[in-house]
Amino acid sequence: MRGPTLTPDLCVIGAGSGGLSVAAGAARLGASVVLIEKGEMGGDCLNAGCVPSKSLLAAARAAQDIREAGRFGVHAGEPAVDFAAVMDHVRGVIDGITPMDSQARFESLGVTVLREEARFGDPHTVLAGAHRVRARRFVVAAGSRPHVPTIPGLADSPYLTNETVFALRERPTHLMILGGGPIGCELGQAFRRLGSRVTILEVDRVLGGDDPDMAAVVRTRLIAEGVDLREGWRATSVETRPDDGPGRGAETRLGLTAIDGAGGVDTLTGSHLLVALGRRAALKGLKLASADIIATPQGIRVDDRLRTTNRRVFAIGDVTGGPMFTHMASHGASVVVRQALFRLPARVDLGVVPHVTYTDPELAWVGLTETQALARHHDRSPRVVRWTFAENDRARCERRSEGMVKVVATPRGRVLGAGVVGRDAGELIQPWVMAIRHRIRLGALATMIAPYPTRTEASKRAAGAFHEPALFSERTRRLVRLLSWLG
Ligand SMILES: Cc1cc2nc3c(=O)[nH]c(=O)nc-3n(C[C@H](O)[C@H](O)[C@H](O)COP(=O)(O)OP(=O)(O)OC[C@H]3O[C@@H](n4cnc5c(N)ncnc54)[C@H](O)[C@@H]3O)c2cc1C
Ligand SMILES: NC(=O)c1ccc[n+]([C@@H]2O[C@H](COP(=O)([O-])OP(=O)(O)OC[C@H]3O[C@@H](n4cnc5c(N)ncnc54)[C@H](O)[C@@H]3O)[C@@H](O)[C@H]2O)c1
Repeated sequence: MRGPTLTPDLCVIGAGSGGLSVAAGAARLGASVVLIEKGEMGGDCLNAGCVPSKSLLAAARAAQDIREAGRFGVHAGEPAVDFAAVMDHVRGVIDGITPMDSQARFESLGVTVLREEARFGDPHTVLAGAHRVRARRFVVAAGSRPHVPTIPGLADSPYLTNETVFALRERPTHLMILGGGPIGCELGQAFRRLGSRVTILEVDRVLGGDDPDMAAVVRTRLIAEGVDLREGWRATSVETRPDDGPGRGAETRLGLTAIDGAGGVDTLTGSHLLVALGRRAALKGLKLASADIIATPQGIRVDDRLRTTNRRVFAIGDVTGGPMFTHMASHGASVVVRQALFRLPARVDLGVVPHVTYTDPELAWVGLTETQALARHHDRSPRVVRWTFAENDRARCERRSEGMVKVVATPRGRVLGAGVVGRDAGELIQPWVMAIRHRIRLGALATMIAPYPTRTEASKRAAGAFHEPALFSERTRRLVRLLSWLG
């Protein structure tokens, strides 16, 4: 039996990073909101993404700091890792954040929360269980799911994805990871530091979406820590031998083919297999076509105002197939709230969306890469400057001086893109986001006072390096001599 028809200002599908931000923002601004969630409140970021992965990485870093303490003259030896306790820590962090994203909190903000699967009935209506929702505006924030390609034998094997890996209670002896993107590298390093043997299989090169100079720093570190990187290999078959007796745990065997064209083949056997081969928009079951919303397998088609092909419906976050980050979903939420509630023509600005891979060292980038800048601004010959942490006193004090700041700018010093690879790069990228967003030139960044000794000084020095050739040129030296001669 159908329940009453709800007629809110806004109906939001999905209570993850994007949907929760829209619902909270709109409700606090006085709009009536219906929020529909079929799974856990908080979505991927809280339950199977950012929060558990960064919690696991924090535990892994603690283990590695103990392992490496000898360089300070502090000897602790190999740390004893209680894997189940590590996973309790991960669960505890999720549980600590859960109340912020809970149904109770959203109801206390005045939001009507329906714990149902939503689907479109027609261009004006969403159906959820017994409910029919006819809202003034709809926002689809249904997120994404792990992409699991068709590899012979994979479907019949007990593979892990981000949705299951954080439920492990026993440490994998040998974790094989398909994919060397952010998920593969972050989790690969975490498990390695916690004591697993780890092999990452990558068809291309690890962190291939990132600037090669920056990715190379992370790559070197992963190898130094004992992660086995197999770049240029593709898994072509999967076989599993079940756990068949004491001391003989389950085993997964991968058939591998080299992609260099030489036809090389190999096999790899491990205790666990993690699939980290990208993500796909979660479109299944939404019945978008019945609301005239066009989507491709990559995601719901939206314009730069996040409007779908149905003028009543916006889409934000991973479901659009755009950059898949929590801060992007939240940014999308603010763009939608401004339009839906204030009727302001807000737009997304992809040029100022930073991304960070939380390996150690971290890799952060914002704006155009060197290659993109050369392609787009070839007429203005972009310039590149770097400053390495080897020349940074704080990094030397901490004996972690790998990495650099890299900046791509116009010849007049306008920042087109910038990146940091090194400890805490995710914190250090923010001035560069501001520089691009507010068109702060390198000259201004070079004159900021940076506290000593901090890693931030590397950003100031990179900005300063841009003007150095002109500053220390023969022309300037002649000017100084002239002024000194004039008295
Ligand atoms: C391992 C991992 C680590 C990550 N780390 C980071 C990080 O460090 N930093 C970062 O910025 N990003 C990170 N991400 C990406 C980040 O998690 C996502 O970009 C973000 O969660 C997207 O938010 P969203 O609102 O679009 O989708 P989600 O958070 O996935 O929320 C979508 C919600 O919609 C619900 N839903 C779907 N269909 C329906 C339906 N028909 N009816 C009702 N409900 C529905 C789902 O159940 C889900 O709860 C990580 C991702 C992974 C997998
Ligand atoms: N720190 C963060 O912000 C963070 C962390 C994790 C995930 N995420 C988000 O989640 C998304 C998905 O991450 P991901 O790492 O799963 O995907 P990804 O698409 O970024 O990387 C997948 C990798 O798998 C490789 N690959 C593809 N097919 C292959 C095959 N058959 N064999 C071997 N390698 C193959 C690709 O070359 C690529 O390097 C990210 O793009 C990002 O948006 C963000």
